[in-house]
Amino acid sequence: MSKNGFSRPKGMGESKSSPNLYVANCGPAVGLTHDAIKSAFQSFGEVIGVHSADESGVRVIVCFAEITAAQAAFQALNEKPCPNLAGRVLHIRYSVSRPQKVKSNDSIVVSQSAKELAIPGIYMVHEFISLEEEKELLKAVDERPWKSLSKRRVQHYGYEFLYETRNVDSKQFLGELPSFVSHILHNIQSFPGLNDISSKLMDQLTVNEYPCGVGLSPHIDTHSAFDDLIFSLSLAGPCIMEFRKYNEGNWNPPSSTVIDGEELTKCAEPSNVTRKAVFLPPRSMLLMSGEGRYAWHHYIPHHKVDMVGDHAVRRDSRRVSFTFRKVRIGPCQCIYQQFCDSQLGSENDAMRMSADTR
Ligand SMILES: O=C(O)CCC(=O)C(=O)O
Ligand SMILES: [Fe+2]
Repeated sequence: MSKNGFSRPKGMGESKSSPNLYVANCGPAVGLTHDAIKSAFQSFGEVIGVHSADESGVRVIVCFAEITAAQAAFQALNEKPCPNLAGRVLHIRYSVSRPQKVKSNDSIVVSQSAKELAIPGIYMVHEFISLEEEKELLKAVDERPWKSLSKRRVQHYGYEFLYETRNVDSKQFLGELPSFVSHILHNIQSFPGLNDISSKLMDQLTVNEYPCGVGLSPHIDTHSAFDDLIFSLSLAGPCIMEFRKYNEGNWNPPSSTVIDGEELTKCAEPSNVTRKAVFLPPRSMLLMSGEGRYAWHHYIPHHKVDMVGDHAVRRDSRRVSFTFRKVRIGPCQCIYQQFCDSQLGSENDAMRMSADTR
C-alpha cells in the first residue's frame, strides 16, 4: 500500500468486476493532466474521478460510475497507443476487488452515487457544471467580499443567514440572486427527483469556502427557515458528506462536543443512529429533499484524507460550495415532527442551537 492508500493490483487474474481502472504510463509527470485523462476515458461512460495512484505522477486510478464503462475502456485502450493521450501506450488493470464501496477510517461506507447512498430524497448529479463554468463561478465569488467565520469564509445572497439563530431574517431582502448563478437556477429545474419546482424557485444562496480539511458540524437545516429543496454545488475540492438518522426522538448533541464542525470529544453515540456517507466531487450537485432534508443530519467531517472506494482522496485544495435554498413563508408542516422546529416550537431550539455550524 502506498502512502496515499493506493495499492498496485496483484497478478493478472484480478477481477474484471470493478468500475476502477489502474492506469500506468499516464499522468501529470508525462504531461497528461487529470482533466485530459478524464476527457479521454469519458468517451466510454461517466468518469466519477481521476486520482493519483501513487506519487510517481505516471500512474492514475480512473473511477467510472459503471463497471461496463470500465470494461469498455479496458478493451479499447489497454496496451494500445491512445490517440487522445499523446499516443501513449497505456498499461491498464482493474483496480479494486470490492466494487465502489469500502469501509472508511471510522467504518462508514462511502458511496459514490446517491443511488448507492439510498437515502430517500437525496439525489446527486456528477459534472453538473463544466470546468469552464466552475472557473467562472470561483472567479465571481473571489471578486466579492467574503465574511470570515472562525474556520471558513462565507457569502450570502438573497437573504443573510444568521448563525446565531440558524435562520434568516426574512424581512431583510438583500436582492435577487446574482446573475452568475442564473444558468444553475435554470438547470436545477430539470434535476432528477423533482416533480414541480416552478413554485419553488430558490431565493437564498450561501457560498461556503472550506480550507483544506475543514468540515461542517452535523445539522439539519432549520425547517422553519427553508422549504423542502436544498441544492448544494461542490466546487474546487472534494469532500465526503455524512448523513445521520436518529431513529428515536430528536438527537440533541451536547454543545461541547461539536464546535465549528470539529468533534472535540468523542461522546458515546446512541445505538439507534444510522450513518451513511457520500463522496462529493467538484462540480457535482447534491439535492437534499423530503426525508433526507428533514430527518437526516448532514455533516462534513474534518478530514485531510477521505477513504473513497479502496483509495484515499486527499483534500488538497479548498472546497467551495454553493447552497441554494428557498426561504419558507409560514410554518413548516412536514411529517417529520420530531425534527421540526415549527411543530416542536421552543423544545427544539436547544437542538438547533447545539448544532451551531458557525
Ligand atoms: O457545503 C455544503 O455542501 C453544505 C453546506 C450546508 O450544509 C449548509 O450551509 O447548511
Ligand atoms: Fe446544511
